[in-house]
Amino acid sequence: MLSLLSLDTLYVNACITYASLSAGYYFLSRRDTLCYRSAPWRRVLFGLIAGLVSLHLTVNKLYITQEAYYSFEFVPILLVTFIAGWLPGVLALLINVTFTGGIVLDNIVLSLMLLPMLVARVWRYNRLSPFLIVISLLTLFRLLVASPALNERQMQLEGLIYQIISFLCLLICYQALSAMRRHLSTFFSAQDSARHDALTRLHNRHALSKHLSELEQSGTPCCLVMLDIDNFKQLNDIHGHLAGDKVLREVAFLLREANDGGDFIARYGGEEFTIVRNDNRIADCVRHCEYLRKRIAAHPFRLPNGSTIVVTLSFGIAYHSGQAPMVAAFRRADAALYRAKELGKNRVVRS
Ligand SMILES: Nc1nc2c(ncn2[C@@H]2O[C@H](COP(=O)(O)OP(=O)(O)OP(=O)(O)O)[C@@H](O)[C@H]2O)c(=O)[nH]1
Repeated sequence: MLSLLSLDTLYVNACITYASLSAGYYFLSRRDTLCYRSAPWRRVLFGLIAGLVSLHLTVNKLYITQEAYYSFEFVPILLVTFIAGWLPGVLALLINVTFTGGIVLDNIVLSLMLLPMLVARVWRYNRLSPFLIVISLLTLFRLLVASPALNERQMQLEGLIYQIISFLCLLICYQALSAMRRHLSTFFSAQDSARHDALTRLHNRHALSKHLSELEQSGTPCCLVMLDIDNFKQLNDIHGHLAGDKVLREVAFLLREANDGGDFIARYGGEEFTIVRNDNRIADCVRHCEYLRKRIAAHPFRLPNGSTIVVTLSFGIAYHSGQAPMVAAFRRADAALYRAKELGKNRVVRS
């Protein structure tokens, strides 16, 4: 019954598996790469795709004899387990089991194949070698299981060729999905570095310029705040640059923590920060800056040498009506900050 001509079934199955999983993976990795730590709904969706593909593959079996056959249904289950963890793997298995007769021999074998992978948590390693071990064992297992049915020499040879090609298809699918994962995660991390400051993880100056020009183009009013740590040079000189870096990180944390309405917070450069407030009521902005000033001045900054210091900030605020150029508001905020420094620092000044 087995014939090399039937290899086209294998080719079609491999193409269906790869096309469906890669399209699903790409769709679910639009903001960040899908992995075993991603949100449950994304992993569930991936498992659903794999389950449906697996169901489809149960139809396309390659019969060796009337009773014995090779099928490709375990491949999507195995691939999603390696790529995105136990949740999509188990879900795909459950879908397959539910719609293919429940607890029957096929499904028991399928579950037994998945079990060691779940125990070994193969998705954590993200390396080719565990995958190679798993598919080599599977190939051996499938050859051994089918060997009683492959009684002629010609059939044994064809069974072996089928399994080798099946092994290669699996390997290619895995490698292609892994390459996509690598490229996507490189892209997302490059995008993240282009938009964020490495030290504080706040938006960087480039992201700030982009945000401001978008607001300018849409004519959206906003409040612009320039903040500067007081006497930061002295802090660096006395306690060292590592202590300075720690203070910068902690100030960024406090600014982020106090963010009440999705404000855009950026490190403008050095010890200067910018906040673009969505709420365009200037009185509210002054209140918020006063809160930040007091909160930071009251915060004990613990330095790497164990000592604790007080850090203060000066604030300059300007209102952008949405009509005038953004650069004008920016200059006014900067001038207000300059005045805050002149007036003795640790204060909020509005233009
Ligand atoms: N540790 C550390 N220091 C930085 C970083 N970027 C800039 N600085 C330092 O920040 C200091 C800024 O000094 P100044 O511009 O004189 O400001 P200041 O001492 O805060 O003075 P006022 O603004 O008038 O209160 C300089 O000593 C810079 O070397 C950084 O990423 N890490």
